[in-house]
Amino acid sequence: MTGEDAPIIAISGLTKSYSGRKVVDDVALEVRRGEIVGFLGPNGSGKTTTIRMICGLLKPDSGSGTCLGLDILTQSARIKREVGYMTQRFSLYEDLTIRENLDFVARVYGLADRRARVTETVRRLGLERRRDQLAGALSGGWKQRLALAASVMHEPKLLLLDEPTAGVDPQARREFWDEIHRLAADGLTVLVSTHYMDEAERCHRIVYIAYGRIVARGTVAEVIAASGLSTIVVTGANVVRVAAAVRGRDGVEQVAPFGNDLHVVGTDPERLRAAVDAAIAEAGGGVTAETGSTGLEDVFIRLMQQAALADDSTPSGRRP
Ligand SMILES: Nc1ncnc2c1ncn2[C@@H]1O[C@H](COP(=O)(O)OP(=O)(O)OP(=O)(O)O)[C@@H](O)[C@H]1O
Repeated sequence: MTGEDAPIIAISGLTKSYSGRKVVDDVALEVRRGEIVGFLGPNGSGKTTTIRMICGLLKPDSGSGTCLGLDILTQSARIKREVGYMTQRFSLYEDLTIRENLDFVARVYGLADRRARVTETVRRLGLERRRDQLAGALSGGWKQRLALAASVMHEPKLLLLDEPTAGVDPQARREFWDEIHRLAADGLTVLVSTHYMDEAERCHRIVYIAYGRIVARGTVAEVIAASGLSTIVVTGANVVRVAAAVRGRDGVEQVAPFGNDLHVVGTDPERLRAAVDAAIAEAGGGVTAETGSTGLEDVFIRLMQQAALADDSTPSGRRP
């Protein structure tokens, strides 16, 4: 495939081991132009390692593919120059202003018309009012925005974001995501790792990785549907007793309080309903129990548990 239809990322069989342990195991991924793809998974599941292999910073033990049409094994230097990459840590100079930081980055990339480029980037990312503030004096949200500005200044076609909003407050996270959508609308493709469910929901598509293997992919609705989970929401004064009574019953996979409600999750709607009804009777009633919609978090917890059972190298990795 060539031109506009060619995937921006197309990798397969990507594998990487550290000390004999596979931390990325046979990963295949395709990302098309203009997509915002969320990369989710528990801590240490291999997201950063995969991203670093895609952008040419790390060589895989095996596997192959292309990023921006360039070979990840032989053209890593060009890939590094052509992608935008924002890491978890703020990596700019705290004792330089926003403008000075961007000017520095423009020099590193050897951008022509540096001044104009910095001014345009400051404008595009809404940094005008703060352009002369020291980066070290900015709040977490503004720091992230500056880091984003630095990673798009050379106008990459692909942006790789590794937990870009970790520790940033909800308002700033929302604004950051508005910005990501604006950039994507201008043609940028984005692969973003995150632990936040609300951010997953803002992606066109999500990929879930656990213990180095991709275990789910699709739109949020598709991933939820494919999980086959059903949820009953229990509400009322007696939910604490119901929670205790329902845990461990046949047909019940997860029990989690959400505010004043209790979400009870299982794979078989009939067994789940029977378990909840029996628990309510045992707890003495005082609640209502309605079928609810299954949340992404419930799905991810199940995927993680299943992956742990299938993985012999994890402490909990016992095949049932
Ligand atoms: N250079 C390295 N040497 C040894 N082990 C490593 C190295 N880099 C990563 N690992 C291990 O590989 C596994 C995957 O790490 P990785 O950072 O890719 O996970 P992650 O999904 O990005 O996690 P998080 O969500 O916590 O950032 C972890 O167990 C980590 O400790």
